[in-house]
Amino acid sequence: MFAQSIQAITHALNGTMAALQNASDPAGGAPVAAPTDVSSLFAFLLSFSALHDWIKLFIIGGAIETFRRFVSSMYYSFIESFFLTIRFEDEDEAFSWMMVWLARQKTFQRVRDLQISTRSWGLNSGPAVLIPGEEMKDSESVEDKKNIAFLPSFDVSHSFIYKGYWMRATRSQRHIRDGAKNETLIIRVLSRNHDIVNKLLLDAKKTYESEEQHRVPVYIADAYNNWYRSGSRPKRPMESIVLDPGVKDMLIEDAKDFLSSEAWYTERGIPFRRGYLLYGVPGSGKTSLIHAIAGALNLDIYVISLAKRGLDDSSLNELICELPTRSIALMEDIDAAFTRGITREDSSKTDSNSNSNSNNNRESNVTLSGLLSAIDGVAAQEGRLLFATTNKYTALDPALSRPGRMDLHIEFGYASKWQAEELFKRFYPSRPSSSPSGDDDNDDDTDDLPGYPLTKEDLYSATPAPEKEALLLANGDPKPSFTRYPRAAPNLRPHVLQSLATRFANAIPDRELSMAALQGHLMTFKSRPVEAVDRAAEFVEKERERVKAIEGKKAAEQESVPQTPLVPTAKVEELEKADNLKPPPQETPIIAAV
Ligand SMILES: Nc1ncnc2c1ncn2[C@@H]1O[C@H](COP(=O)(O)OP(=O)(O)OP(=O)(O)O)[C@@H](O)[C@H]1O
Repeated sequence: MFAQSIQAITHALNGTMAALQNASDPAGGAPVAAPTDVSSLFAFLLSFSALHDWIKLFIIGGAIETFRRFVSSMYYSFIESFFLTIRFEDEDEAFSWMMVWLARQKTFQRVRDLQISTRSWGLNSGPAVLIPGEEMKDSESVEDKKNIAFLPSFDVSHSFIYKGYWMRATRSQRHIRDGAKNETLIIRVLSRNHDIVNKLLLDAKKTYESEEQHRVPVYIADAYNNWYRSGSRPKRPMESIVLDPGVKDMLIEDAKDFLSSEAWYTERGIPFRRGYLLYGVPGSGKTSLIHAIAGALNLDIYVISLAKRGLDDSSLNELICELPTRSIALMEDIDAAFTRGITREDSSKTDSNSNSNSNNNRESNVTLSGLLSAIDGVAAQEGRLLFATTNKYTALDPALSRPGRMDLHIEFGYASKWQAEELFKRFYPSRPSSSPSGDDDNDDDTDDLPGYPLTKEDLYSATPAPEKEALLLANGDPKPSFTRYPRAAPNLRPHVLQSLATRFANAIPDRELSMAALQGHLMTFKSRPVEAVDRAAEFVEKERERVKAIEGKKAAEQESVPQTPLVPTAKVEELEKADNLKPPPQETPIIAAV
């Protein structure tokens, strides 16, 4: 075959040379006329004796190349048949599991071509790793370290052995729209047994989840309205939230019951969705409760921000359709979206009614009907819990808060005396009583801190202040702008704590201040419970003054806002006179029937 090809090439070249000579040498014969139409072009081409050889060459070359490709594809298919290839795309959660797992493999700290990364792959702190040789201070743990990971570089394959199987990891990256990059990880395993893939995935998932065991993953929508894991928050114990008795239990039982009743919903043809509307004063624990429920039921939180730039009805619908089952969709301050212009009208119509200023402020294009159909339209995701919070219950459209969309409405008010007392007790640690009866010998007045082993001043510190100062200096710390307050609160005996909590509750007016405000006050005296009680009355007065000042400012602002802000009054009058334009219609206030 090869000799034949060489012969054909030689023939073809000789023939071409001869033909070119004949064509260009008038003495060698009659000059060949230049072709003027298609048939003369063919005649011209066929007059080259070398053309046959070129065709032969083309066919033989094509046959050789086809044969080569066939052999190589057979070879690769044969080799591939011994491997499993697993592909992970970075939009997928399994990609994050694998990256954290790879970062945990010691192999990659030794490879010669590696990438150092501080990415966290949706983990709150990322896979914290000590840089070899890095020293930890006494007070530090590995978790305090900057997350840093050793990973295989892009487009370089790295081999490693996992559970006795040879594996090769290859990362690649490609540019997609607007400078965004998409990353792929390919793992090839020298095995035909899928068990090893399952083991690898399980291992990676466990590694990932062990980092997140005590955390609640939080997802938000990216610029292209795809969900991505933005991080996680520590699980909040239910006990840390103080609400009127029964509220928490009712809510958590309802959510649990819902999650286990899919068949019940299906049998009755009721959409398997549940909505909760938590409303009430700011800082009363609405968001905190949702986070606690997510932690207690092991659900991920998907935050839907209706005011998000670029969000419109169809992207909102897509986002809600893509929610996984058994998750929490959280819409915070759902009323805020209204003030940005959500109405039942089409957004374009709303825009035309707005002045230029409000157009600039307008970021979200979600309409109320878009929101309603996203929540419970045909395509809306089933098996999810929707939590919406608002401070302005009466501003909500009744269609939004009707059962089926918001099945349970729970009110959160200002702190009661009972809540103040409970908050205090949860804020400061208590130790169990040494006597079986629960009472200690010195059961005196709490002002004297009965039974307390230290003096009143010592109460603030397990290590007395001068000793602390000496310790700091001994450690070589520069003389500090030293605060004599201790870092940790004393461990109060239960009856001391109860007595302080009662005194605190007595100083707090019923249903006047928010729980957040009370928490703020206790934070100021984080390690000084007695002072927190002593200064409670002063705090209440300050808080009243602060609220009064805010209300005064609000009232002044309202007075200064013109009643017809859309078009200047003078201009309206002028235009009305000319009968060119009626004043823009005022939006009917949306009042919810509650
Ligand atoms: N009932 C409560 N029990 C314990 N802590 C509370 C309670 N209410 C509020 N807090 C504390 O106050 C802070 C604010 O609470 P949170 O954000 O849950 O309030 P919210 O009602 O969602 O407020 P907003 O309506 O302004 O969003 C949190 O740090 C929380 O710990």
